[in-house]
This record gives sequence, structure tokens and C-alpha cells, in this order.
Amino acid sequence: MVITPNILLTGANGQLGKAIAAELLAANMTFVAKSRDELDITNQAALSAFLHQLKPTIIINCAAYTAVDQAETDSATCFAVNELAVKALAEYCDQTESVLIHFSTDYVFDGTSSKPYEEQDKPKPLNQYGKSKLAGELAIQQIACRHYIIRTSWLYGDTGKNFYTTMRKLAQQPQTVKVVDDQIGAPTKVKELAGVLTCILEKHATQQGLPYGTYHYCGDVFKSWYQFAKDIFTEQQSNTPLAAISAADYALSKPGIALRPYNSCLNSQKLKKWLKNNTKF
Ligand SMILES: NC(=O)C1=CN([C@@H]2O[C@H](COP(=O)(O)OP(=O)(O)OC[C@H]3O[C@@H](n4cnc5c(N)ncnc54)[C@H](OP(=O)(O)O)[C@@H]3O)[C@@H](O)[C@H]2O)C=CC1
Ligand SMILES: Cc1cn([C@H]2C[C@H](O)[C@@H](COP(=O)(O)OP(=O)(O)O[C@H]3O[C@@H](C)C(=O)[C@@H](O)[C@H]3O)O2)c(=O)[nH]c1=O
Repeated sequence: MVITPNILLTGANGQLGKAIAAELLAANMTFVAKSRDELDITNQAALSAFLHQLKPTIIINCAAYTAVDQAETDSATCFAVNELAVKALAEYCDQTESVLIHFSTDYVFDGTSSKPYEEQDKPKPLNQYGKSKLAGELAIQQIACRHYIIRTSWLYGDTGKNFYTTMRKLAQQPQTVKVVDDQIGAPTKVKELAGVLTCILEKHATQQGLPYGTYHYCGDVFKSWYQFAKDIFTEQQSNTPLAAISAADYALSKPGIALRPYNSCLNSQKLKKWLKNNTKF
């Protein structure tokens, strides 16, 4: 007998949450999606009451505090969402033998490695956002509920707040846009990551199911933020001048900005190999 999972999607109004909802719908999967207004995961009492009422068997957590610079001065809120609420979700999953699918970031690394980061490499975040995301990962791993932690990088899509939509707007104005050229990573389409997640769910609870654990998944091409901006300006046929600058020079023009890793590259081979061997992806 196949048991239909009872899926809860949190943070459903974010860019990844929306993309996952669209992919799950397209795959005819049933799920309950909740935005922050409908389910604030930092409200422990409301969260607990909701979970015990819905009894999800799989939680896809797309709720997160993602304002990287703001987190430097608002770290309590950032940790409340990215660590404490995640711990509460993991505790529910542990008690009910449910599965937690959670997303994390390249910003858990300090970017000093000379090669793309693998799953087992030692995290050492540079900023409050990265520290809070690592704390969330550690909470899940310590509670040891059934889980997938998927670290990704530089997520973007046509809507929501991301580097792609920011650059698309800047490409419409006449002033020169200066963009950091010494931080490298892989832009990752939210739709692509949502497709990966759907494949994982489709295989879950079968013999080809992805083993629980931590995985990296990002786009195939590593580039700098400047190169990414250049691609976007070309796509937009923009005549706005674009200038490459160093992260150090960019920081001088933006006091209080968070430090970001120079090398944000993730090695996604482990998950990509599994996808190739086990799914239609
Ligand atoms: N964006 C990126 O480049 C990357 C993101 N990630 C990770 O991917 C995941 C998804 O990120 P992404 O979709 O881009 O982020 P978004 O900021 O687009 O979405 C996050 C969502 O979480 C919601 N949220 C914030 N606080 C709470 C709360 N207390 N309770 C419930 N919901 C809340 C936000 O609500 P509201 O809409 O009201 O603000 C928002 O809708 C996160 O875990 C993030 O850390 C990893 C690597 C790269
Ligand atoms: C807007 C802008 C940014 N930058 C630089 C600043 C920074 O080094 C880099 C990216 O800046 P942003 O603030 O757009 O992106 P940022 O918020 O750092 O993006 C990160 O978000 C979190 C949630 C993640 O998990 C990461 O993977 C990553 O995607 O580009 C410029 O150089 N010029 C500009 O005009």
C-alpha cells in the first residue's frame, strides 16, 4: 500500500516557496502551503498547535530570514527564524517520525577554499545570516530527525527579491552600475531547484529514495556577481554602463554591509549523480 504523504510547505510566499508550490501542483502532488501571515514559524505556540492539528508527515521549510545585510543589525530576529524555529520543526519531525526538508546556503562557508565546497567541508560563516543558517543546520543534525538539508547558492527567478530582479531594474536607469567581480559562485534558478525537490519527493519512500543527509545543489556555471550582472544586462539589451569593482571597494560605498565569501562555489556532484541515476531530472 502506498501511503500518501501529508506535505506542509512553509514560507510559501518566498521565491523558492512559490516555485516549489508551482512544481508540486504540476506534478499533481497534494500539499498545504502557508505563508508567513498564515503561519509564523517563530510563534512556537501557534506552530505547535498547527502541526498537531495538520499532522504533516513531510515539512518543506522555505521560511527563512534572508536579508543578509539587515541581519548584521537584526541578528536576534534572524536567529529566531533560521535557528530556533527550525529547531522546533526538527523536534516535531523527530517526535512524529516525519521528514524535514530544509534549505541552507553557500554563506555557511568562509570562501577561502581554492575549490568548490563539498558537503563534508568545514563551515565557517562570515556573517550573521550564514551563522544563523549554520545554527539551523546543526539543530537539525543534533536532533537527528529524518531530514534533507539542501545547500544552494545565489537563487534567482523572475519574481521576488534576488540579484536577477535587482539587476533587471538597475539596467533600466542611466547611471553606471558597479558590481563586485571578486566573489564567485553559481546562480541557481529557483524553478530548477524546485524541480530537483519534486524528483526527491517522487522517489521518497521507494527503494531509490535519496538517503537522508546534507546535499549541495547549485547551477552548473560558476561566475562572479559582475559576470552574472553582465549576462543580465545583455539579456535586457541594456545600454547602462556596467563596471567591475572589488568587494572591498563596494563595501566602502556601503558602510555596515555584511562580509560575503570570495568563493561561494558548491560542488553538487553527489546530488546530481543521484538525480541522473534515479530520476528523470
Ligand atoms: N535567496 C537566495 O539566494 C538563497 C536562499 N537560500 C535559502 O533558500 C531558502 C528559501 O529562500 P528564498 O525563497 O530565496 O527566500 P525569500 O526571502 O524569498 O523567502 C523566504 C520566505 O520566508 C518567509 N518568512 C520569513 N520569516 C518567517 C517566519 N517567521 N515565519 C514564516 N515565514 C517566514 C518570508 O516571508 P515574507 O514574504 O513575509 O518576508 C518569505 O516569504 C531559505 O532557507 C534560504 O536561506 C539558500 C541559498 C541562496
Ligand atoms: C545590488 C548590488 C550588489 N552588489 C554585490 C553585493 C554582493 O557582494 C553581491 C550580491 O548582493 P545581493 O545583496 O544582491 O545578494 P545576497 O543577498 O548577498 O545574496 C545571497 O542571498 C542569500 C540569501 C544567500 O543565501 C546567498 O546564496 C546569496 O544569494 O553583489 C554589487 O556589487 N552591486 C550592486 O549594485
